[in-house]
Amino acid sequence: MNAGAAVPKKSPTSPAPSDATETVVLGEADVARALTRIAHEILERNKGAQDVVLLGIPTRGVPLALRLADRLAHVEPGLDVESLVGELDVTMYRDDLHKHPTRAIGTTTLPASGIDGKVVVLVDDVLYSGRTIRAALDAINDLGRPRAVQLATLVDRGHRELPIRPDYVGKNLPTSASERVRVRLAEVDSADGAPVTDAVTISQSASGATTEAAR
Ligand SMILES: O=P(O)(O)OC[C@H]1O[C@H](OP(=O)(O)OP(=O)(O)O)[C@H](O)[C@@H]1O
Ligand SMILES: O=c1cc[nH]c(=O)[nH]1
Repeated sequence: MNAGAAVPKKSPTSPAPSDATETVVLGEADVARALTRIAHEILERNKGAQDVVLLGIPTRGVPLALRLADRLAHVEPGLDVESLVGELDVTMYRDDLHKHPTRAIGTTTLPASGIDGKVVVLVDDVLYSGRTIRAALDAINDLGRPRAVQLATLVDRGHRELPIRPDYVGKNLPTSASERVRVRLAEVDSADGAPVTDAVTISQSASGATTEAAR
């Protein structure tokens, strides 16, 4: 799939957006293809997954990390998904805690082998200002000393405020600051038992406020 400029399109596998102003930029099949490609890129870059640990950043980075781990294990059948994947809560490391003091603290779970000497691949759904990843790097610093840290994101929407760039990108999605990118994943977004298919949508944020201001 093309990781270049965004071409908004209707996907035959995507759900009808709940908001009429939302444009679907990736449907279920697009998300699956992007993750498969990223899994292969991780294997190529690291010459296998022997020392790789995937750390998903809540909320949606966690199921994405699990899906990537499944794909890595599919390509390298000896791999144990459990020992490949973990979850990294960055809440206490955020630089906007004073603005959002009520953020719930999440869970950090590392694979039994830990992260010392490993190649840690941080996994998130959207990369925007880069502040979440900055917080993740601080969190990792308190947990161990990986050999390297890499970053995988399903969507890079630009507008970086820090010198952070992803190593693996599902889709580069040029946006304006007044737009909102939403990622819906079956694992976390199914409401009241009603299944939701994966989708990435873009819409104008309410009142045209920048996403950062709207948070
Ligand atoms: O690059 P940044 O400007 O930090 O933005 C990207 C982050 O914003 C979203 O998370 P959010 O804080 O909305 O939490 P959520 O994933 O639990 O919805 C998204 O999932 C990324 O983690
Ligand atoms: O548009 C945005 C910006 C940050 N995080 C998101 O999930 N969407």
